[in-house]
Amino acid sequence: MTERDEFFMKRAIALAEEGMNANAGGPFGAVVVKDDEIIAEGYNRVTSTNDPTAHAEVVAIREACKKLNNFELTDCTIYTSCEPCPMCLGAIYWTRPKMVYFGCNREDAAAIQFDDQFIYDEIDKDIDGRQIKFVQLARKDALEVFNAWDAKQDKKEY
Ligand SMILES: Nc1nc2[nH]cnc2c(=O)[nH]1
Repeated sequence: MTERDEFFMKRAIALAEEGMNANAGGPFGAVVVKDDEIIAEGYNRVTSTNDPTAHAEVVAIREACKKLNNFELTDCTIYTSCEPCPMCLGAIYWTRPKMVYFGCNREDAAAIQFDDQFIYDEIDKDIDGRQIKFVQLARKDALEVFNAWDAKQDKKEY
């Protein structure tokens, strides 16, 4: 960890404070860094935009992808003021950054009522055992589109 890493993390933490003070949403901030420069910033905007996916990391990832005109962030590093929740973790894996630095951890978040344990638990369950009912429907029709994708010659894979 370098002084530069600390600088970027401090910016993510400052964004968490800025968003919180602006009543944008929860106290979370994130930045995306490429070639030692911040290319995108975000803070949580869930409650101010009625967007449950507007976590700091997702906001920053969307902005970074738009800027790079790419759906991946392979040469980037993400600094987030808190350990990513399961949704953000998924988004991070899909964008494939080089590395992630986080400030607070999931236990710190749980202590201020941002407890993601119920989601981790749900992921571990068989689909039939989950608290929200998941029912499979029209698999045959859905598979036809999958088969068409499989056969498609000009697809862009990721
Ligand atoms: N890391 C992180 N955890 C959260 N939990 C609820 N919102 C957020 C967020 O924006 N970032």
